[in-house]
Amino acid sequence: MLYQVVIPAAGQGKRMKAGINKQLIKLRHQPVIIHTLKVFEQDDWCQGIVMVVNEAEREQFQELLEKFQIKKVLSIVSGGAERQHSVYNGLKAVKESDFVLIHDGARPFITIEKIHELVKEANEHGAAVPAVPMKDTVKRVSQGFVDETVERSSLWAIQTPQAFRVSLILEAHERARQEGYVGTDDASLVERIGKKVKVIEGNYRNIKLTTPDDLLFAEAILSVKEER
Ligand SMILES: Nc1ccn([C@@H]2O[C@H](COP(=O)(O)OP(=O)(O)OP(=O)(O)O)[C@@H](O)[C@H]2O)c(=O)n1
Ligand SMILES: C[C@](O)(CO)[C@H](O)COP(=O)(O)O
Repeated sequence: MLYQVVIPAAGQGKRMKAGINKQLIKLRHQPVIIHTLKVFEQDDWCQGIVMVVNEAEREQFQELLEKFQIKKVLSIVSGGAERQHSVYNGLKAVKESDFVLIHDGARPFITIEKIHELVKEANEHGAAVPAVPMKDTVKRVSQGFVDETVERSSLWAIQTPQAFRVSLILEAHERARQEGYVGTDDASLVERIGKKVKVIEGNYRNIKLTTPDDLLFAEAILSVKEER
């Protein structure tokens, strides 16, 4: 079952405070983005990759693709102000594919097995996302005081890659644009046009590198992988 993948990598990484795009930070001698791209490069179901980058960093990314012999990148498009705008630019470059995955460049530990599960679910339901049950108690807080404790049993932390039928996610993005809605993930755009999104069990190791502490966890995950 074939798919193309859009990889947004055009963020500023403000919470990471690294002084460089967090996708260019090295983990075991390879930039984060290369760890991410290699998974798709090695997946036979992946027909092609659309990368979304900042114009100012385009050359740097191109050099990395050559150096690490990433061959499946079909196009590199420019990012937008918000993640959603970057993804939309990427989606417009997806051609001749029924299914598309959208995956954060900053999530280097996705597995091919999980990807295949998601594509199969997208084939059946139109949209599918990986998620893990929330582990912490979650409270709604305002002005430094608790408003309420949210019932946790139905709360899941949503990850990427998110898999979609191309026509559905394009419709959802177009509608969000017309209506001025900006969400923090792509599935939320599908939800708001009244379509169902299938949730599959993700993996707690499929972290997004967001703050400096995440780099410690990332190194630990890589150590365990190397031991195997
Ligand atoms: N305008 C944007 C914002 C984000 N992203 C990408 O979307 C992914 C998930 O976003 P996030 O982790 O929030 O990244 P940043 O926006 O870079 O982080 P921050 O909010 O800390 O600045 C990242 O791979 C990031 O590069 C993007 O392509 N274009
Ligand atoms: C898409 C996402 O990775 C799902 O968890 C996430 O919402 C995007 O990043 P942010 O940290 O919420 O901006």
